[in-house]
Amino acid sequence: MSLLAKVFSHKKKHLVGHHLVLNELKIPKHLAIIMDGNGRWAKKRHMPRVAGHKQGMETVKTVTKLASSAGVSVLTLYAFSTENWSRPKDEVSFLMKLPVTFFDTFVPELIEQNVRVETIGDINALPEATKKAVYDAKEQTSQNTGMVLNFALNYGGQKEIVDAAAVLAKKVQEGEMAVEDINPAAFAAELTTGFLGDLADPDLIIRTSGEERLSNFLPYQAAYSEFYFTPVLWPDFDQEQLELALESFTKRDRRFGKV
Ligand SMILES: Cc1cc(N2CCCCCC2)n2ncc(-c3ccc(F)cc3)c2n1
Repeated sequence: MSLLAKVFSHKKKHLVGHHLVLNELKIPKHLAIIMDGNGRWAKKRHMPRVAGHKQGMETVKTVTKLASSAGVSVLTLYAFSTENWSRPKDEVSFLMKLPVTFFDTFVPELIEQNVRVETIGDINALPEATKKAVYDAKEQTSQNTGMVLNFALNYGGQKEIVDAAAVLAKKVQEGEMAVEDINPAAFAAELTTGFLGDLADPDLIIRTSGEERLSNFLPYQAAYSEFYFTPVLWPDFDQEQLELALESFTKRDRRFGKV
């Protein structure tokens, strides 16, 4: 039986610091994933790139259920970056339909899993149908109290930081706050992850497909995150791969800058 299956089979739980430990597997409170490798997955199979994106969406469903069952509090998925608009028009058009397809087929399971949908990024700039699907899903799951499934959609980390700085500057300019009041908590509250409070910073960031860079994903929040890079392509990421990532996370000795 796989380790993660063992984790699920008999959940002996205890806490180490603020982390849940399930049968010796440390579970990150906030897990973030850069879901890379969808185009390559399709190319290896002589299929169009969009076939990789479609299969990647199925992996989103699988990993959402696994993370929720394992006790993850927040799962943030990098679905579409501000840089993705420069992809071919037909690919962008297909990608913008995926949130609609996702919710058409998965909202009942999200509700069954008590999962709440949230988003970070400029949703208002998305096509109307995409925007409506996202707002409807957020509304339909807003009362759920389990894992937060947080999609980074039309998200860019550097823009997020600049926008937060601008908000604070305006508050000082209008006398709403003093410069001396600008501290990490006040800054973090202006980021798009502010609604997550103490859970805003990912404990573990997974990136698939072998690339080892952050790509403008949560640059402020990732200051003390653990990273797990795997050559596995996102559509092939499954329970066993998640288990390997969590095993690696369990062995990390996090310092948060201290000795
Ligand atoms: C743009 C895009 C691409 C997208 N891919 C599938 C996963 C791999 C990454 C690229 C393609 N997925 N997968 C799920 C969503 C989604 C987004 C927001 C939402 F509220 C519900 C679902 C999604 N969105």
